[in-house]
Parts: sequence; structure tokens; C-alpha cells
Amino acid sequence: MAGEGGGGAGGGGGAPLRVMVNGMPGKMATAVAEAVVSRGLTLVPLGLTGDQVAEESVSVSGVDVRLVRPVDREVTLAAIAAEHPSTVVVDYTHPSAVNANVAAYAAAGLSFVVGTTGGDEAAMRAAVAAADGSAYALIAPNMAKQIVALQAGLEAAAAAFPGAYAGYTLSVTESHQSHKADTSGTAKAIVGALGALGAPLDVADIVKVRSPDEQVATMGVPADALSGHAFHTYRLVSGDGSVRFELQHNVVGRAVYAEGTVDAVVFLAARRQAADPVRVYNMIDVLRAGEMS
Ligand SMILES: NC(=O)C1=CN([C@@H]2O[C@H](COP(=O)(O)OP(=O)(O)OC[C@H]3O[C@@H](n4cnc5c(N)ncnc54)[C@H](OP(=O)(O)O)[C@@H]3O)[C@@H](O)[C@H]2O)C=CC1
Ligand SMILES: O=C(O)C1=N[C@H](C(=O)O)C[C@H](O)C1
Repeated sequence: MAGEGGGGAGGGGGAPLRVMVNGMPGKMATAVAEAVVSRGLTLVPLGLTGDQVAEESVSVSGVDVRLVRPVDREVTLAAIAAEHPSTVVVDYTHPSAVNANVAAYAAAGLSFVVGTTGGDEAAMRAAVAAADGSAYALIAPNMAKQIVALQAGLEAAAAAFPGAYAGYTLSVTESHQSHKADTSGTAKAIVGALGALGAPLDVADIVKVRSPDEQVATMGVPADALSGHAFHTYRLVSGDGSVRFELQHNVVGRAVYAEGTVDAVVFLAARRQAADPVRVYNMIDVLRAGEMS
């Protein structure tokens, strides 16, 4: 593999692994940047931001991060790749931005973790395949260890007992902060597994709750979590209504995703360092490898 080693903290011998976090000064990007520093990795003092962001820089855990507009994206990534090719990039931006970002990461030969939901995963995979072989990717709609375990468990159940819930009707409600643009990527993934278990649902029929009043009144979202929460409820009812199941995961804040994201960064850097022939991963791979803290 070209350039420096895989990095010290979390990445093998040598200097600490360098991590660029994009989507600054957004909530997830900021939480991940803080987790990068607290885990002893090196936060790159540059972060991609949107065209509408007014600030020129932000301070995260004592690191001044200069905000880079989309127009300067390619030149910035090329410079980072030239100097530190083992840098891992993290993307928590916007569904409308993530695919162009991913194309630029792959073209620069940089490995990347995508937490942003609502993008075109097939196009991301194609970008990695078209790159020169130094770019590795991890793409996942949810980085929280326990939710990843739930997702993996349902997928395993579906593989072992396909159609076990045939005849059941599935309904799904997800509530997120009002500015979330897309339907929950986690809900879509869980619906996929429940569909394989015999209870299909069109993702267009997932109920999205984005009104703060409704979130407090009917979902039980704490008022101080309105700007950052993810409440999911999946209900399964048998054909005659005599049997009901309900799965629920309710998260307030961002910390659980940020910690999982740093696990993903360390995992991906190690795969690249080992020149693993598999170049695209998800969080279930990290969980299976026993590399989630
Ligand atoms: N995989 C997981 O575990 C999780 C995934 N997410 C997903 O992560 C994404 C971000 O969430 P969150 O942090 O809450 O959202 P925020 O809106 O708080 O942050 C997104 C940031 O990205 C910026 N941005 C917009 N366009 C670009 C661009 N072209 N390049 C770089 N930055 C850009 C936004 O700027 P501006 O405000 O000006 O548009 C904003 O600062 C969402 O898709 C969300 O669903 C969230 C939590 C967990
Ligand atoms: O936007 C969020 O907040 C979240 N997005 C992810 C999703 O779309 O499923 C993960 C989690 O629900 C938080």
C-alpha cells in the first residue's frame, strides 16, 4: 500500500490514524470529530461543508477545523491524499451531497465511511470499483452497535426462517429531527429484513414524523431531544389480529453513532493496511469482526 503506515492509535504502528470529518458544522460531523479526538486519533483540520454555511472555521475539542466549500473539494482531497494517503474520510452530510462527495473521495484514492443516509449506494460501490484500488469504503445507515446487532439478528432470522411471519401486516413509524430530509435508512434496512421474514412493506409506506409538536405529544420524544433523536417502532400483527409484536429503538443524541463511526474508521484503516481484497463493508462486518467497542 502506498505512503505511510496504517496509523498508530487504532491502526497499527506509527503515527495516529488521521481522520477527516465532513459535514461540519453539522451535528453528526461534530460528534464524530469529538470522538476522533477523544479516542486518540488525529483530526484533520479541514472539513467539507455546505454552500450555505457562513462560518469559515469551527473549533472541535481544541482543534481549529477550516471549513471547505464544495468548489474546493477535489483540490483539498487530492492534497490530503498526496500527503497522508492512509487518511480515512467520514461523511455525515446530506442526501443531496453524499454521492458527489463519495465520487471525489474514491477518485482521490481515499478510504471513507459513509453515515449519511438517502444516497445511492450502488453508485458509491461503483465509484470504489472504478478507483485505483486504494480506496476502501464502509457504508451503513446506522452505526449504533446495539441497533446494528438488531439488524444483523433480523437478517440472520430471515435467512434461517424465511417467511416465518407470512400473513402478518407490518407498519413502521420513525421520528427524527424536523430537518431530516429522507426516510430513515435504518427503517428501510429493518423493513428489508422483515420483508424477507414474510411481512413486506413498501418503504414509501413508512410513516415519517417530523413535526415537533407531534413528536412530543404522541411519540414521547423529550423536548430537549427534538433537535437530535431517532425513534423507531415496527409493529407486526397476525392476519386475524390475535398476535402482535412490537420492536422499538429510541435514541436521543448522537454519541452512540459517533462511537460506532470511530470503530468503523479503525476497522476500515486496518482492512486497507492489510490490502484486503474486499473493498466495501458495512457495520455488520465490523460487529462480526468483534471490532465495535
Ligand atoms: N449512519 C448513522 O448512524 C447516522 C446517520 N445520520 C445521517 O447523517 C446525515 C447528517 O445528519 P446530521 O448531522 O444530523 O445533519 P445536519 O443537518 O446537522 O448536518 C449536515 C451538515 O452537512 C452540511 N452539508 C450540506 N451539504 C454539504 C456538502 N456538499 N458537503 C459537506 N457538507 C455539506 C450541512 O450544511 P447545511 O446546514 O448548510 O446544509 C450540515 O452542516 C443524515 O443523512 C442523517 O440521516 C445521522 C445519525 C446517525
Ligand atoms: O438522521 C438521523 O438522526 C439518523 N439517521 C439514520 C437513519 O436515517 O436511519 C440513523 C438514525 O436513525 C439517526
